[in-house]
Amino acid sequence: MKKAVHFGAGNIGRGFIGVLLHQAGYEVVFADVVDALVDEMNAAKSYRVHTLDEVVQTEQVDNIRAVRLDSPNCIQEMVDADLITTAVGVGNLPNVGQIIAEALKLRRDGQPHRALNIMACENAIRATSTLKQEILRHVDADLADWVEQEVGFADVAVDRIAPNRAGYATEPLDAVVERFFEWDIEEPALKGALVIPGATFVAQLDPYLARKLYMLNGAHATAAYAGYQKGCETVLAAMQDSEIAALVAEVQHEAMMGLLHRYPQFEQPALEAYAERVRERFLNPHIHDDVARVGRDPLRKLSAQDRLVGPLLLAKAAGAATEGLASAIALGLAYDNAADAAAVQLQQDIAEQGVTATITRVTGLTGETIVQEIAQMYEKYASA
Ligand SMILES: NC(=O)c1ccc[n+]([C@@H]2O[C@H](COP(=O)([O-])OP(=O)(O)OC[C@H]3O[C@@H](n4cnc5c(N)ncnc54)[C@H](O)[C@@H]3O)[C@@H](O)[C@H]2O)c1
Ligand SMILES: O=P(O)(O)OC[C@@H](O)[C@@H](O)[C@H](O)[C@H](O)CO
Repeated sequence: MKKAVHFGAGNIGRGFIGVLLHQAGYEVVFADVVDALVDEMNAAKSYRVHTLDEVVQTEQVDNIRAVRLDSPNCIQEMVDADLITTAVGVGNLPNVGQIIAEALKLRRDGQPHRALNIMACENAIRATSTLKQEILRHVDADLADWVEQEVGFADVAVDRIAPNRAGYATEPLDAVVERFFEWDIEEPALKGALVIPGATFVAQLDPYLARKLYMLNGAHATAAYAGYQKGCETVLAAMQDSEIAALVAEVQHEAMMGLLHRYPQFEQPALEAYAERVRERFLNPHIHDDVARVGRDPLRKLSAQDRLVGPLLLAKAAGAATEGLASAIALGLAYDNAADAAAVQLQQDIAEQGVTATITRVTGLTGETIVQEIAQMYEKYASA
């Protein structure tokens, strides 16, 4: 039986990556930093995934175990693994990279030619490449050469809404997801054969990743930040507000214009259908997805390559309108949720440094006109 070690036993780790790898015939070992979660998984040896729809379907994922990230067992489990995946949040990849580097040292000495692939399933541009750089920081030149030859680092785009489980779950390990999923894997980067039924193997990932991050996650963040401003608790409630729904569609349209210019292989009708399908998913009445989850970590979401500034730059390069994306960025700046550490930091930065300096530093945007436009919109939202 093939073995996968998956870092991050959270919503998407259990609700998507874990279940697809289980269906693909892998023995799945989870690595996490939360002791109680690891203990619970080792006691239960299985968990359930509920697909939320008209009729709730429940799938059992069994033959699992778990290790703590910082335990020797974690390193040992990777020595004979066939696949390593992560869903820990992109900011946690340095930590994971250091541990994987330790395992690769043992693997080179023990199983030097056993095929291994690594995929970081995070919402970010080329997170696997980021993880690879983090791993390489901890290896010498000889090991780096071996890593280049023997380890596949495939960038991916992963898409499945996995909300928080409160209100749905009866067992501590239950995960909840929507029915839809898409897992795009950049095939040329793989070493050896990788078979994951349901995954899509693509020659060039960038268009798929940009489409997902900009037309789904950018729109999702817009709904969350606009919804927060209007006191909506969930994405569904936000999308039921006609002003917010129109802004979400405008953001998707601007992102689409940028994508059509940057990736000429896309066709407008197909992207419009993609956008509409995404909005339908946000309106799924069976899913309660908190705006606080979707808006979490605004410093990351407002950063230069991420879901709002990335498409704004593409749309600008295409000569397309950007008012919707500028509004979404301003709404993100106004996201003052005291329960979100990054939002608290952002508000402190704005208070101490002013909004213009904060926009430039956080988003990397330098054009005076766009920065002023966002600053003015921010003032309007912040004083509302
Ligand atoms: N939830 C979704 O709908 C969804 C969909 C697609 C992609 N993603 C992406 O997947 C990643 C995880 O998101 P999530 O919603 O599952 O978050 P989550 O908070 O539910 O789960 C993250 C898990 O990672 C663990 N973790 C944190 N640091 C770790 C480390 N260094 N090593 C091992 N485990 C660690 C946490 O304890 C937690 O169990 C994020 O990058 C997110 O953008 C989420
Ligand atoms: O996970 P984040 O914080 O990058 O983004 C929040 C949501 O947009 C995200 O988790 C989506 O639910 C997911 O990307 C859908 O595939």
